[in-house]
Amino acid sequence: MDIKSVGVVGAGQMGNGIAHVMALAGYEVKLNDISQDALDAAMARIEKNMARQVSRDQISEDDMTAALARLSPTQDLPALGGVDLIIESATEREEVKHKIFDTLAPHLAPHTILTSNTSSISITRLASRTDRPERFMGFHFMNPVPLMQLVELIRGIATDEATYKTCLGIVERLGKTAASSEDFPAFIVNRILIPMINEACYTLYEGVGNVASIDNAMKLGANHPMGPLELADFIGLDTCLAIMNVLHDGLADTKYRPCPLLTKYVEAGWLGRKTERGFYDYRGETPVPTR
Ligand SMILES: CC(=O)CC(=O)SCCNC(=O)CCNC(=O)[C@H](O)C(C)(C)COP(=O)(O)OP(=O)(O)OC[C@H]1O[C@@H](n2cnc3c(N)ncnc32)[C@H](O)[C@@H]1OP(=O)(O)O
Ligand SMILES: NC(=O)C1=CN([C@@H]2O[C@H](COP(=O)(O)OP(=O)(O)OC[C@H]3O[C@@H](n4cnc5c(N)ncnc54)[C@H](OP(=O)(O)O)[C@@H]3O)[C@@H](O)[C@H]2O)C=CC1
Repeated sequence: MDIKSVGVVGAGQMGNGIAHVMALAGYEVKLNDISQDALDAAMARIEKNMARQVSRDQISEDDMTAALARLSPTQDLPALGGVDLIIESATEREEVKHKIFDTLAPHLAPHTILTSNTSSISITRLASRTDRPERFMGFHFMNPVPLMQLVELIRGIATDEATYKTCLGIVERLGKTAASSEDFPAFIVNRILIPMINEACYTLYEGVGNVASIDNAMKLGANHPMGPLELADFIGLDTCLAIMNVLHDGLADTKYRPCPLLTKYVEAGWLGRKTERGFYDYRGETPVPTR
């Protein structure tokens, strides 16, 4: 199927990145959020990130101007109904995602493909609540979207081949690489990555190392571009905890129990970079470890 228009639901750090790469690749993009502040912040962030790409000669001024003209922010979710493809990228809470698909349902064109950028939640379960499980997929980008090469494609039990091929074609047009994952909790990347981050939280909780020593150890000792606690702050501690809970519930194995210290940070509202405090405090000029 030829996709020309895309609706992105949720204008947080992932939604703005997805809208950014889709608009640069030539798709007409409607970006939706419940909050006007989030939409304004997303548009400002997209402009800043594209300007950085222009300054590094990765795209031209004309590419940027054309891409920005293809982007329309809106608080009106039903206005996304007529697009060819929806990518839901709202908060990692299953009830939020169900509500979005329920609200969209009466407004969707018959041909519209539904996808979710969920990090962990069952695609089969999300799809089963819609009127089109055969045209529903997991379309999982990595953060930061404009820089990361991988997209995981996750087929639910009912997803048809045409839908998979259409999504694969989009990944190729974006110049990214697809990895196919079966639909089990947290798929491939997060099944491996988030338990490692959770283990770094236990390492901190048990006093084996402090924030700086744990991050430095993994950067210098394992050549990771970011330490696990810095990466947790970058992803969002609420999202990390939500993924651990999906793994714990979905695989029913105590090895996935979320670290109580991670839970405490989320309860404090210290969610990482997006709230300016997490394992580091970002309110000053340079990040300062909070432990
Ligand atoms: C949770 C999930 O479901 C799945 C996931 O995504 S897991 C997370 C996967 N991502 C990772 O593991 C990322 C690990 N980190 C890295 O690879 C690197 O540190 C990085 C690619 C993020 C940055 O590399 P770098 O060489 O420092 O990039 P650099 O060009 O100096 O840019 C640094 C900054 O720009 C951002 N950035 C740069 N270009 C960008 C662009 N075009 N668009 C968006 N952000 C951009 C970086 O994130 C960083 O942010 P701020 O300065 O605004 O705080
Ligand atoms: N962070 C990461 O590294 C990655 C995250 N993901 C997944 O992407 C999705 C989004 O994550 P991320 O961007 O980090 O989260 P953010 O918290 O940055 O953004 C989520 C956005 O969704 C908005 N939102 C909440 N409810 C609705 C709704 N009903 N309709 C429209 N918008 C809504 C939020 O608004 P408000 O703030 O007002 O609630 C917020 O602006 C999640 O499913 C996550 O698991 C996937 C890959 C990587």
